[in-house]
Amino acid sequence: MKILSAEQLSEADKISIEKQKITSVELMERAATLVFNEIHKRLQAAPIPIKIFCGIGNNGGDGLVVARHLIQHGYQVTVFVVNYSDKRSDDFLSNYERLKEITNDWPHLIKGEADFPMIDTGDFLIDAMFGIGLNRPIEGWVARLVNLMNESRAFTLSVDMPSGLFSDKTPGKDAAVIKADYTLSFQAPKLVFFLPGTMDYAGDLQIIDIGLDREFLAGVSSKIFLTDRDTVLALYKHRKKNSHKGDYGHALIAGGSYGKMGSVLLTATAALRTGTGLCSLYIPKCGYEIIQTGLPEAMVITDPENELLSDFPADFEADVVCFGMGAGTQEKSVNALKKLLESSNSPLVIDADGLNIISANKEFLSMLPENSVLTPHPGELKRLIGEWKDDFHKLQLVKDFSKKYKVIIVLKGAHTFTINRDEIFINNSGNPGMATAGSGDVLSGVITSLIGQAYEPISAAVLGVFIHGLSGDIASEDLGYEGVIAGDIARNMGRAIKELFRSEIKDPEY
Ligand SMILES: NC(=O)C1=CN([C@@H]2O[C@H](COP(=O)(O)OP(=O)(O)OC[C@H]3O[C@@H](n4cnc5c(N)ncnc54)[C@H](O)[C@@H]3O)[C@@H](O)[C@H]2O)[C@@H](O)CC1
Ligand SMILES: Nc1ncnc2c1ncn2[C@@H]1O[C@H](COP(=O)(O)OP(=O)(O)O)[C@@H](O)[C@H]1O
Ligand SMILES: [K+]
Repeated sequence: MKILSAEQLSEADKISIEKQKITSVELMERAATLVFNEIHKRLQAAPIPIKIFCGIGNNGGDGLVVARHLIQHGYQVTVFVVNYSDKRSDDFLSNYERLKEITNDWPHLIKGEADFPMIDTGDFLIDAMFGIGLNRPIEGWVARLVNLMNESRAFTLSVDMPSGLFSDKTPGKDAAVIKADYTLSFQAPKLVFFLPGTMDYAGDLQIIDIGLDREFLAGVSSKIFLTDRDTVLALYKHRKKNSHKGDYGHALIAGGSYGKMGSVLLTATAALRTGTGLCSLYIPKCGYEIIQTGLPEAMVITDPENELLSDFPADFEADVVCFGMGAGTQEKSVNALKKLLESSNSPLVIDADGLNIISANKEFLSMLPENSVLTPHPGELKRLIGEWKDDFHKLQLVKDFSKKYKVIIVLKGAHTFTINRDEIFINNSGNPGMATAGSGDVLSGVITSLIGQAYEPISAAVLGVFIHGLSGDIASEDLGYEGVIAGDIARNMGRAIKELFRSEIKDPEY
């Protein structure tokens, strides 16, 4: 699914109005009625005091339409017009008139602090002050109203965008932004809903299809995508009946050190559970029995050293090599990675200490084969590319890095971002149960396995991140968030792939 900018969404509105031969006020009625339907479905006519805060633009217009429907369905509604300017939009005005026709309780005008209502924790707040039209930070008494709403701790539902949140930039440090519990957003998800610095403002997210022109949406260009089930199904390669283990790749996983052999064990388990034909590990001697006992399906080659890696087997032919988990960053391990980069022609996946070694030895970057996959968490990324000012700056730095070194970056997080040159693929599967030691090692194994099975590295990264999250979702359904450990994510990989084909399963929630 494409992620669109505010400009593209406004353009989609305009084109839809023309092509569908409707007025903008009819489109507003359609969109806001869908918002009302969702609210009505959840509240089931409950006698909860509803306070709707409407701006004076089209987001406010949406709020007035929602208010009208709620009143007509017998809800206890108070409407406030947050009168931050006198330039009311036409569609706001026409809905203002329609609202006045159906109720004697006319909207309350807020022109300053003296007009602020009391807000109780038990109120249901609807935030329809600003949508994608926000073009500067909220200031003055409107900012104080936003803070009052946030401090009330009342359940808050935002229409289209939490007010104060820009669709394409990070709010300033003390910016006034509604902290919504739920956001019903129109037509396409906005990038800020997935970035670590802004995702919390939206709360639970639901995208409502308001029927904008399909042709425009299909044709509009975007370099940012939300990975959905259709995307990954299109990437998936079916196994042939007439095949053998040699058709599914030989993955070599190099890493581990004394006290950290579990990391490679997890990576290899995940690689095998994701279908690699053969899996070998290159580890220090002390791990030999651990791996042969813990994972009999894997083959083991040992380094001359007992407790850490110091070398790499130059003549080993693998379809893919994964380097780094548990490896440490000592001089000898640096040497091991150097040897790998000098001697191997295999596609590479670099994780954990592999990344830390590269950060400390930047000359290694130019030795990476084209389309190597690097899987940093934010700490590892910082060591690799330096500090960033905010999430947008970070994305720009990662795109520049990806272009300069011709590599694919899988930036792990609650929403993992896979960045390939200018393109960004945002993942939406997974859950907080995956914030547990070793779940990143599992992800490296999944991506490695897929590359070995002849997936293009970018497809392996996007598909791998998605099914890794899905496996975490399956594990947490059974065990609860706290109960999930990385091994569960590795063990459920096969179930996750099967799950892709269950047509009754919807896309995971945002
Ligand atoms: N036909 C359409 O265009 C549709 C628009 N819809 C709604 O319209 C919204 C966009 O509406 P608008 O473009 O009117 O914009 P908004 O309603 O988001 O904002 C209103 C106006 O406030 C002004 N403004 C921006 N930042 C401000 C600030 N910090 N302080 C004071 N004033 C500020 C701007 O001039 C802006 O146009 C969408 O988010 C969505 O809710 C929906 O009804 C769907 C259809
Ligand atoms: N809150 C979360 N929601 C979804 N996925 C998460 C969450 N927290 C962590 N993850 C996933 O778990 C993995 C953690 O990787 P990483 O930080 O490298 O852990 P480790 O180093 O312990 O293996 C990543 O794939 C990340 O996307
Ligand atoms: K809003």
